[in-house]
Amino acid sequence: MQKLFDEVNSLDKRCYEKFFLSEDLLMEHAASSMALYISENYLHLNSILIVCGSGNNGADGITLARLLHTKFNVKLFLASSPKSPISELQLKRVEALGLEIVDALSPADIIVDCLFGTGLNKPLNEDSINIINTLNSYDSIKIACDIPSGINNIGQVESIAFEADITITMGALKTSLFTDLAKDYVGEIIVANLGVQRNLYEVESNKYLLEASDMKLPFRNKKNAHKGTYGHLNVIVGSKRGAGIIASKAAFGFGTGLLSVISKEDLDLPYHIMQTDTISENCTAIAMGMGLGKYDKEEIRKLLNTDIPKIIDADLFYDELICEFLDKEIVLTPHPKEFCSLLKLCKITDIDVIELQNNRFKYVEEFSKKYPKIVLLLKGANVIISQNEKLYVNTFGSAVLSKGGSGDVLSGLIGSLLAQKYKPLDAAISASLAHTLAARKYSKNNYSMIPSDLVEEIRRL
Ligand SMILES: NC(=O)C1=CN([C@@H]2O[C@H](COP(=O)(O)OP(=O)(O)OC[C@H]3O[C@@H](n4cnc5c(N)ncnc54)[C@H](OP(=O)(O)O)[C@@H]3O)[C@@H](O)[C@H]2O)[C@@H](O)CC1
Ligand SMILES: [K+]
Repeated sequence: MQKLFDEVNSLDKRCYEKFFLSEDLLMEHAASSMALYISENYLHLNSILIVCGSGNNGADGITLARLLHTKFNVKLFLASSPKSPISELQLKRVEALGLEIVDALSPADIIVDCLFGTGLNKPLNEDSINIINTLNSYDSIKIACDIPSGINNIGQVESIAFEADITITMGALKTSLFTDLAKDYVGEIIVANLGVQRNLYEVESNKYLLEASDMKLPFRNKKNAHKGTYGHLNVIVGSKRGAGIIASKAAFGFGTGLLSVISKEDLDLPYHIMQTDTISENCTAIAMGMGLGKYDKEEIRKLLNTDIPKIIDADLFYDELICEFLDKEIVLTPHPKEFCSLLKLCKITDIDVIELQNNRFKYVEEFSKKYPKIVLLLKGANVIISQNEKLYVNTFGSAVLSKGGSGDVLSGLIGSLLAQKYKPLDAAISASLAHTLAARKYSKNNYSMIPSDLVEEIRRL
């Protein structure tokens, strides 16, 4: 996993003080990293339009123009005159080289957006919106310097933002690049070296970006094993029974040795899935909440009171009963609307989904602070998983998964890993990665996946 930072100004300052690197040097490295990436990947192309704002993001762009003008036909556009001393200096340098500054936007093979970086501090004005709209309309390779202009420091997009194919971000990964709202704008994210190794530039963080290598699949290494070696998951199937059945099928395909469905109704299940009406004696994990519908509160309370590892989803996030169990190490997997309900029930805040989506990290942090033992998995375009005030972001999700049943598959996967003795946080992380990485492998049209396709892909990971 890689560290994420809510802000990097303090990291830049630390570089000046601790490593005696000046702002000028950091900027030279920032621009050199962009120049290297562009030269390595696009030397076959001809023209580059570099669009600069008045701050140091713009200064990065002016520096880039100096580094690339002998290799490409560089068109440097200044949306406003430089304001900071370093951007004035960078402009002097390119003027001394005789580089042409264009006074209108026009298409180019590559566009580099250096309008605003981490200094965006107010809503975009009409001029900026027009510039970004024009750039977005060009059929070019689009590269954002540090952060696509229009995304603010907490990852919100108030009006529009530059639609980057690639974001080359300076020094370290910023949390703002990984919100759900930023997902359509950031493209591929690359970290530029600022003249010190990344691990020296970075400090401690409580936020992490998950990588595919963080996924630990439940491979079976033992030779002397039997079905009991791999646990027994109990899935509580409620009145909307499809949810529990989808979860059960996913769980069995993800390695639990035994699986029993607890249901009052007689269900038509595959023969390898057992059905009972009470918790199995050797049960090693419980998955509940999906499609619960109407239920007997006392029965659910009894289940919640057991010490068996649990994953809880869906309907239980609307019942205050859940608040009695938030001091336990259980996995909760709400989608945004369910999380709003949970936040209200546990008296953290009363907000709507729009407010939550605008501030996902903030509310997950607040919840985790109040309930450090809970493993929370907040669904979304970028899933956030938290425990004990540490946050992990999974950005592998795609619109392929935007379907009824996807969440039930995830519940089954987490339940399956819990049954196989994964720690709750590890189960949530590996199951979430398996869920999203499998969906990426699905090769038919991206609107067509059904839960059984997803389970098939997961079995092939
Ligand atoms: N520090 C370092 O060592 C390194 C820094 N680096 C680079 O610096 C970048 C940060 O630079 P920054 O702080 O100058 O901010 P930046 O994003 O250029 O914007 C500020 C300017 O925009 C203006 N402005 C803001 N919002 C506006 C709006 N809505 N509409 C209109 N104007 C608006 C604002 O105006 P003002 O607030 O003064 O009115 C100000 O003039 C960072 O992202 C990275 O690329 C790298 O080189 C690595 C080394
Ligand atoms: K930018």
